[in-house]
Amino acid sequence: MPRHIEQKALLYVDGVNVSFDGFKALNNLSLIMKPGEMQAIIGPNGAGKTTMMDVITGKIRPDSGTVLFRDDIDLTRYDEAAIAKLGIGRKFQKPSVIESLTIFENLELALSGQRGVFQSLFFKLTADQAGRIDEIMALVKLEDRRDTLAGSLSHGQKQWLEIGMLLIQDPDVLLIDEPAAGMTDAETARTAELFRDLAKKYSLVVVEHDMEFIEALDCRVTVLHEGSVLAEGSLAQVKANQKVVEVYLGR
Ligand SMILES: Nc1ncnc2c1ncn2[C@@H]1O[C@H](COP(=O)(O)OP(=O)(O)OP(=O)(O)O)[C@@H](O)[C@H]1O
Repeated sequence: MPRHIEQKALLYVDGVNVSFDGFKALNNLSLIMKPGEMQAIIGPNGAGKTTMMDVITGKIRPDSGTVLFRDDIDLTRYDEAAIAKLGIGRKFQKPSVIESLTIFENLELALSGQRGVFQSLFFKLTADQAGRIDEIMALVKLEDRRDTLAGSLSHGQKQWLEIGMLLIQDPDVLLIDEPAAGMTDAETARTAELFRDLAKKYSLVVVEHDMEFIEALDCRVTVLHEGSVLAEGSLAQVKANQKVVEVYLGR
């Protein structure tokens, strides 16, 4: 473990560089995520937010730099599937629930370890597992829609279901990409409430553009710009930061 870290880090990113054809998408990026923390990542288009998530989840291997999970697991040595198994769950912007299955069945499929629809038909749930599905449905506020087909859910409900499908695999960290995009105001408010609940048990990294949503999350905010951290602090602090104001106004 690098000596200058005093507090145990859940995710430790140090000096990470990623170039695409000579263009630096991540430029000496360094940040630390502590256990049990919710952190929002903001920044103008092209700031490197998605690339950062790609590096943490093993989709992209950095050209150089350190990416550690729980202090000593070098994530750059693992592929995407192995990183998911280590306990780092990722939610992409678009929901990818199976529309022809019910909410319960989607969660059952996620619990059965993504073996595929056919195999999961023969997957027998134990009482404990069925109880776990009920628990997750309640957590993501869909308990009254157990037998509803996922295809008939609203966009926001699909997002909650997909978050439930990640949670059922019991991750330590959730990386969530623009959850509020396309949601109604009421859904956005409910999602913020859900995330504040989740933050009591999980560590969350939320990439988002919607400032009202970030305000409602009430968490630490990291601003990325040109592949590096430009500012960090509460939303009020980063909004008052002159460098941040210039970057956003200069868009
Ligand atoms: N596979 C790729 N090939 C070439 N350039 C890429 C690739 N992926 C990303 N980039 C470039 O790297 C930069 C960072 O992109 P990234 O998607 O990480 O930004 P972002 O902060 O997530 O932006 P947005 O808010 O628009 O999603 C952008 O300029 C983008 O065009």
